[in-house]
Amino acid sequence: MKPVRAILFDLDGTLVDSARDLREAVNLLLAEEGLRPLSLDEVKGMVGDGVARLVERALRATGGDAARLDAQVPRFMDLYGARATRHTVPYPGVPEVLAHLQGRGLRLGVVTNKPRRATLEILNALGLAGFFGSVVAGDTLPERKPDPAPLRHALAELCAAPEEALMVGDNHHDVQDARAAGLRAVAVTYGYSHRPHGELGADALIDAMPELVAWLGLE
Ligand SMILES: O=C(O)COP(=O)(O)O
Ligand SMILES: [Mg+2]
Repeated sequence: MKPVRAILFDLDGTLVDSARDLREAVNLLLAEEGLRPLSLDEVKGMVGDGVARLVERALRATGGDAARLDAQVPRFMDLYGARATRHTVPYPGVPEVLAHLQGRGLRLGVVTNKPRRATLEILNALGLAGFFGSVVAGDTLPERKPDPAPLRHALAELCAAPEEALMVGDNHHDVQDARAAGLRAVAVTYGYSHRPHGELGADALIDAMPELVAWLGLE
C-alpha cells in the first residue's frame, strides 16, 4: 500500500464542533416560524448533508412547512452567517495535528458540505485556513458528498492520487465517498454520525485526532 501523502478532512463533526452555533441559528429560524426549538442532540443528528437538508429536517421535526425552503435556507444562512464562529471550536488536538502533518510534508484539504462562505469564515477565525491547500465546500461544485466529485476535485488541487490519499470524516457519507473515489478512510467517533461507528466501514476508527498521527506512523 502506498504511503499517505494527502489527507482530506471533513469539517463539521471532524475538525470543528459547530453544533452549538448551528443550533442557535436553526432555533432562531424556527422561532420566526412559530415552532419549538431543537435540542443540541437533535441538531447533531441533522448535520452533515448540507444546509438545505438541515433546514428541511429541522422544519419536519417541528411540524413546520418545508414547502418554502427556497426562502428558509437563505434566511438560515443569514442567521448562521452572523454567528458561525461564536461557540465553534476545533476538537482537541486538531490544530496541533494539522501543524504536525503539514510539517511532515503532507498535503491537506477540507471537503465539506457546508457552504463556502461559512467554511472559510470558520477556518479563518479558528486559525486553521493556512493548513489547507484545497477547500472544497458544499457549493463549490454542483455535486456534494456522498458524490465523489468533491473529493476528486480536492485531490486534483493537491496534485495527489487517490491511492496515496486518506479521507477523515465523521459521517457514513465521508467513508462512502472515500470508497467511491478510491481513497482510504478513517472515521472519528466523536462527531455527528447518524449511524453506529462500527457500521461506517472505515479502515480505522479514532476517538481523538491525535490518534491519527499514530495510525499513520508519523509520530
Ligand atoms: O452539513 C453540513 O453543512 C456540513 O457537514 P460536513 O462538514 O460534515 O460535510
Ligand atoms: Mg461531518
